[in-house]
Amino acid sequence: MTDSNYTFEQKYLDEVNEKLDIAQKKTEQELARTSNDRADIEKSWGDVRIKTSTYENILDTALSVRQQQQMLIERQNSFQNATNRLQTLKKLKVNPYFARIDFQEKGEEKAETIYIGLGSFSDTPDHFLIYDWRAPISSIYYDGGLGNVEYMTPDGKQNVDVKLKRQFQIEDGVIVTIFDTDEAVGDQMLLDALSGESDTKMKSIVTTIQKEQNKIIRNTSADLLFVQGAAGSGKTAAVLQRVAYLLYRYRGNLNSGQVVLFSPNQLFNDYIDQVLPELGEQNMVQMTYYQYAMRRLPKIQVETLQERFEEHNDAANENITRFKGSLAFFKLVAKYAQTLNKGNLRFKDINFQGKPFFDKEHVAKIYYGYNEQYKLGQRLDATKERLASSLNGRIGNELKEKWVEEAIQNLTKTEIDSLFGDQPREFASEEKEYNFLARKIVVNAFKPIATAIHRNRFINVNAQFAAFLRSVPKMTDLSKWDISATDWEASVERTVTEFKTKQMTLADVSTYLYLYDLITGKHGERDIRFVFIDEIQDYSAFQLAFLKFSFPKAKFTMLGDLNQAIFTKENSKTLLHELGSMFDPEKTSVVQLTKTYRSTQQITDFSKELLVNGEQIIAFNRNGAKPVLAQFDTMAAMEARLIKQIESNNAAHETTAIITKSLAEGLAVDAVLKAANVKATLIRSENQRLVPGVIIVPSYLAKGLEFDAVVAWDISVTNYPSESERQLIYTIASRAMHELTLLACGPVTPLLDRVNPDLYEVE
Ligand SMILES: Nc1ncnc2c1ncn2[C@@H]1O[C@H](COP(=O)(O)OP(=O)(O)OP(=O)(O)O)[C@@H](O)[C@H]1O
Repeated sequence: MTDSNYTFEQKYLDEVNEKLDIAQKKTEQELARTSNDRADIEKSWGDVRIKTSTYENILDTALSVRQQQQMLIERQNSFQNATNRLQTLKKLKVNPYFARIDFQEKGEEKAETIYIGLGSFSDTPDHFLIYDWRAPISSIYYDGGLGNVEYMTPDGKQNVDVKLKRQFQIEDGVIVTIFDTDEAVGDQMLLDALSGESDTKMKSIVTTIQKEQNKIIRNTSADLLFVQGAAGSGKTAAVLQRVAYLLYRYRGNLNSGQVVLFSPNQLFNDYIDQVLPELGEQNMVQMTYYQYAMRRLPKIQVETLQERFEEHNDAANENITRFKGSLAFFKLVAKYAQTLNKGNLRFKDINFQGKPFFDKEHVAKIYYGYNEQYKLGQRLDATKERLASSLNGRIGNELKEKWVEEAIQNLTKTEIDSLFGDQPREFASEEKEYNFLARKIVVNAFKPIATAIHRNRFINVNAQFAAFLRSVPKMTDLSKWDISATDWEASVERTVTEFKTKQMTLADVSTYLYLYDLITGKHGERDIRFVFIDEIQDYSAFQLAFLKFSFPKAKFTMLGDLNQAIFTKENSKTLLHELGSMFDPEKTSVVQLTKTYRSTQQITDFSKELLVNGEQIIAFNRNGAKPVLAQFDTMAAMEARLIKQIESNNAAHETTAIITKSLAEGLAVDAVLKAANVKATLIRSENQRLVPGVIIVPSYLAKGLEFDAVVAWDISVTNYPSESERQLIYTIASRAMHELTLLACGPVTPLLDRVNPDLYEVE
């Protein structure tokens, strides 16, 4: 790079920085002014006199309140805008831009120059000194090299001739490096980004987004965007950029509360929660499927990740789980719900003072009294309305009951005062006064009944759920799923028994909620516009269909790696097929990411050979040491080797994760390290926080995370005996960025047999 280029770019940078300073000062002044104005308006509320003596007065007061409110809202908006602007300016001051593009549009005489950064900045309305990375034109930075490049604008495709692509690294207002490239995003820049040490928090990839990733980020047409990508191919990174992109693209019409991300575990939420703020956006709603289910059924203990991972199913149960997770089963629930329009809905009495107030036969009569055209939801609403008005009607009858009389006699003075409230206490007769108090008491006492009606408590959902499960053999041919009638019956009884102690498997929870929603005619959360599901290979088709049903207005982005299916294992292959039938093929886009960025070439080459179909995974060319396999005869020797490894990683300032298969093993390693005075944190559950330093984590919680160095704990044949653990061991190995150590006590797992011995060192 010539010196004159540096001088030119530094001069431009100085100018931009100067203008950023001016804009920042101006915005700060504006902010001070609007907050003063706001304080003034708030103070002037005192001047709004509430006058209620005449109708005109009331109107006057209302108008002046309205005006005052309007002014406050306007001030609030300009305050918010100024605050946002200031935030962007401050961000830009630290790092104004990372790229420059020179391009010529067709028919234009001169080439244009634009600079791309985290946000846009203009000194006059049409003069942009920096373009937001999400602006349509910025796409050419990510999509191609020099020459003819196509990009999408809201009005359709555009072509430009790109003359120059320049990347910058800027520190403290000084241009540190300039790098001209003819590729999409230069490998050198990517290499720099990837060589750093990892953090407990994921960072944004805005400066080095790859072309394939850009497709994911900017897709707005698909109802289902499905991303299949190898471990470390940047699915999660790209999708977070996508959220930021969507919030920008639909600004004014979309807020972060309308975007939901389903993540594999709570730790992962912790890991990614800085990316959007770094990009100047607020975090979307993040939850796990488990939390989503729990939120709706707070009294039920839903099986945890650990229980799910450690349960050992026999073949019969495997088949039942497979069936319950299928789309066929999802459709069966809907079919069953349809039949409830004709009869068989289970009701419960609504009790009052220990006796049925509305008995179930009465409720059933109302419910099935409506004609056949009624849908389940309408039937329920009409029933509720009838019950509520019948409840109202019964207030009068109740006034003379003995319990009411007694209640009135036992009222204290304060209770009486509170019942009267602001009501003038002049009654024409004692009876009228009695009636007034009695009515209040009865209405209060009836409140639980009103709530029970409102909350559909007259429907016995639990019994209905059991009835559905029992009727399954009559509705479908279970032998197609290799399930015998007796096995099914036994599983239903198990579910019912567990349910009595308020426990449920995740599969059953989904069925239960879906059935409930169908009966109540719930139409899902229509406010949610985008739903992201990460690690979809661990979902069943049922769960995905249920999420689609629950967010009927949302566009879906699903990310997954079928090679990391550690819960659904082989079933994940059928998942794709089932997914295909859920969305309109015309509105489905599939993006495949094969290049993997997380690990060094050596680690990727090793990990991919663990897989049976790992060939299509391409390592990014970044070098490091080969993975090391060390095998020991005793636990003590393996433990000593672990401690040595941790010490050397700590000395090199690398974050280390010891990934054990189960929690029990994690506890054992934790005890060993404690005894040896080695600092480490054991992650026991998905609800724990991620912390810096050495961590010990069971395999099923390591999903989606990454570490400088990984120690795969005890990959012996005893621990990983069978093919079904292949994807698990791949998931563990692919968490490592720079260094991978595999330890085993006793013979090593045969899962390593297919790996070329040249790809790792044996100690
Ligand atoms: N374009 C990019 N520029 C810089 N870093 C990138 C890029 N793409 C991915 N990375 C980095 O690669 C690592 C892996 O990315 P990410 O976690 O998104 O992968 P993933 O596909 O979700 O992996 P997994 O399936 O294992 O969870 C992260 O550190 C991420 O920051």
